[in-house]
Amino acid sequence: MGVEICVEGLTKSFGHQVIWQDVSLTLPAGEVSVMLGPSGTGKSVFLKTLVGLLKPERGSITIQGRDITRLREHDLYEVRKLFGVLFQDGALFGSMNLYDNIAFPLREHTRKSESEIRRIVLEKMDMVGLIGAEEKLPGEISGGMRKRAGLARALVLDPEIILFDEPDSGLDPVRVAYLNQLIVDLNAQIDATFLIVTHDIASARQVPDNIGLLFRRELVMFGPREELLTSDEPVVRQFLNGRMQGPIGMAEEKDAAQVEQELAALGDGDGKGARSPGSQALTPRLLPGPGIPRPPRWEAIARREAALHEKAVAGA
Ligand SMILES: Nc1ncnc2c1ncn2[C@@H]1O[C@H](COP(=O)(O)OP(=O)(O)OP(=O)(O)O)[C@@H](O)[C@H]1O
Repeated sequence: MGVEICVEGLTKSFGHQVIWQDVSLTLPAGEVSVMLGPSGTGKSVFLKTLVGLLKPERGSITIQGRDITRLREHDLYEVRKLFGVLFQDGALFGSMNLYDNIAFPLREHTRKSESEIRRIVLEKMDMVGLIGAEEKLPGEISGGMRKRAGLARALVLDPEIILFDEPDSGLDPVRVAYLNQLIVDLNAQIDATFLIVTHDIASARQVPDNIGLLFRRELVMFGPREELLTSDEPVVRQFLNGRMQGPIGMAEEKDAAQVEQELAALGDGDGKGARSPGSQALTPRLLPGPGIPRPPRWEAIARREAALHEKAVAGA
């Protein structure tokens, strides 16, 4: 069913450099959440902190009733078994074929027989559409296939939580669309809790149940997809629309007067002006493919989104 992750007051620094502070959010069990943010805002650091690879200075991360920031290495090792992680490049071993790469966690962490391992590996390869590619080496396949292989490997221990670090990086738009569909289908099938770090706005609009945005060393917003997509918060709108006008600058944030001027020129005001709150377009959600039942939460989400749409139409 996936497990909930409850983050409270989390702060991470390297020396004097504060990466982000006082981050609080709950990743609901079984739901898909996306974390956005300009480059260097610490999204990867956040993933590594969740899985216990980096220690925060303050705050807690509660999973199944235990604060993992306080666990000793041995207990942390147990908690890590709840996680599957898809690293940016798939993090495959270049000298091993795909079958052995995907079998690796099972051989390392379980005492399963080779026949049982074979059943699991082939099942996961089938789930990600890689049947027939067992003998291929990572260097012989496309970036999209490497991501799928990394995903199959992340699935073999039946994780309750899957972390995706920029799954779409380096892929063409069509491969990204296929990967997004795979992510939505997998979530409906295995019901694990997903957290995806991405820069791809189209994916962020269509795939998740929840979206968060890191900026200026803080979590600016975290909430249901429809709330973020219809938000009038300037930084959220700038990011989701991928434009230069707004608080996010080339390397640093901009000063308030410049932001005001840019938003006025766009006709956006400061979010309190011309448009009514919640007037932003709501991109349709990506649905699981044919034959894959939708998880029960989808009905409630659809009702919420329909209500928001009606409100926007009434306010227009
Ligand atoms: N182990 C580390 N030691 C010191 N500084 C680090 C370490 N890991 C990350 N950082 C710093 O933390 C900051 C955030 O890095 P991170 O890779 O998490 O950003 P990001 O939001 O994922 O960026 P991008 O979107 O470009 O991938 C950067 O300034 C980086 O240099």
